[in-house]
Amino acid sequence: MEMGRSMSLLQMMVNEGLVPCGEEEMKRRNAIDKLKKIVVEWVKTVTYQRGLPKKYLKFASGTILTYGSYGLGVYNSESDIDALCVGPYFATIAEDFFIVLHNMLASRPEVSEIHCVKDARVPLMRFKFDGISIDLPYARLKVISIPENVDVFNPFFLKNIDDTSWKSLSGVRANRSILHLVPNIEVFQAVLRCIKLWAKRRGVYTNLLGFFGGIHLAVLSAFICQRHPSASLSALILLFFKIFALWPWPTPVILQDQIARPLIPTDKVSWMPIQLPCSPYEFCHSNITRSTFYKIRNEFLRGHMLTKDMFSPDFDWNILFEPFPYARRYGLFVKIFLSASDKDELGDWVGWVKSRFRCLLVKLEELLGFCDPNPTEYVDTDASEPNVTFYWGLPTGRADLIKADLVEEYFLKSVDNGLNHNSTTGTMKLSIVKEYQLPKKAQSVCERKHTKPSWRVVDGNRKKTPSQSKYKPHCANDYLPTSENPKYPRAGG
Ligand SMILES: Nc1ncnc2c1ncn2[C@@H]1O[C@H](COP(=O)(O)OP(=O)(O)OP(=O)(O)O)[C@@H](O)[C@H]1O
Ligand SMILES: [Mg+2]
Ligand SMILES: [Mg+2]
Repeated sequence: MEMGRSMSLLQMMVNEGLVPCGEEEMKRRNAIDKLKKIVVEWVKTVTYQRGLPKKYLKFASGTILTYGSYGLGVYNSESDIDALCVGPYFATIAEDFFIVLHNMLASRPEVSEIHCVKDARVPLMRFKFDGISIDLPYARLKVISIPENVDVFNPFFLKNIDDTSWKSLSGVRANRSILHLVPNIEVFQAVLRCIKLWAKRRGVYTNLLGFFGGIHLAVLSAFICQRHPSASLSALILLFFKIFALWPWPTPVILQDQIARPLIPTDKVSWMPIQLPCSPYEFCHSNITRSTFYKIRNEFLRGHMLTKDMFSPDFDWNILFEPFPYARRYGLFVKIFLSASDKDELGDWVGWVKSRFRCLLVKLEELLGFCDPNPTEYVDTDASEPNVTFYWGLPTGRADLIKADLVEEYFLKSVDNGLNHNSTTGTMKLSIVKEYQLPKKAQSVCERKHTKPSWRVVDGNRKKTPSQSKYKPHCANDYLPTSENPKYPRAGG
């Protein structure tokens, strides 16, 4: 039975196109090989331009290290490739990386839509290579020659490196540590693939919107795999929901390592602290807010309710992965309409506004008590200009508390703040809409009626009780939906 459940889940991942085919894999490998060659050529160019001794020309080199979902082996055709460019001490980020390498890449026929993201926590170049999205940060080591597969744990290479390089390297180090710590890489990859699909379908994936990013789910999945080294895939999914639905947040999730690790004190305590498994053992950066914490908790509980009776005959994986029914769940939405004169400008504009989204989310939360920022990007087909439109769920019956134009004015100020004078911008319009005004695509998603026993927990008196009452998170009582507290939307299914 357990085996059968795991097999049907694996088959489902294949049917969903989540397991890349050989051709897809080849395409990515080719892109990385070509990028490596460009980086080596770039280091030689910089060596020459800087007038360094002739012998340097022979030895100086750089490389590309992959990490993120590609490095973890859980990418699909839509994922980006996170590729760290590693260069020698004399190749600077400001000039050599963001100008010289940028121009070399921009002149290649394979490269399109290249942008520099300089003010991010980890500065990077973002572009498409043969149609594949690439995130390319930069780390500079205090050496001349970088081995192709440089060991990012070797103290020799890490000596005296600058802060940005350290941060960029920590992504690679974190991912490699995860792969090192899990007892079985293939099982871990299967778990993470399933959990990512679940998180995307239920609207709890996208770090910028206050939900999980890939790294958070990777550590949570690794945590379950580490604790249950011989469990099957289906059992691990069951345990994932059970453990995290009942987790006493904000107790941090920490992967087991042989040596006891110090906790890095943070001034800002996160709602769901998840520790990175490599020195300096910081917490993954998180944008989780009160509302998104509440939503994630409910989705963990839903997952737990659905999977705990996994071995009953009428269990169906499809229900776990059903898209979150926004139109049914909320009566009111804030519509965020972003437009620009062409597609390229729109990409830049949307990227910038998204990086400021947390501020809007917190404002709406302050005004209405709750907001569910649906990460899906829609297109408003009634508008003539290229656009990206978001619809965030709001508590019903509270429209009187919000003046869209005032919120728009407030948010525009924050969007303008820090915007480069010569950056291209677009327009933003905020309005409040009802569920029947959502695009058809968003309306058509409806949840099936769940009449299965898995939707209920049976209490000690064998009386059926609503799932929520038993698993009410003790650290979050004040904002769980109850009949006395109607400002929060329905929980569960
Ligand atoms: N919030 C964060 N805190 C710490 N490290 C992060 C964070 N976000 C990203 N990283 C690092 O960058 C890597 C790539 O991030 P990215 O957002 O592309 O996620 P991903 O796991 O590749 O998922 P996806 O398939 O959605 O791209 C992560 O694996 C991690 O090492
Ligand atoms: Mg990625
Ligand atoms: Mg990325």
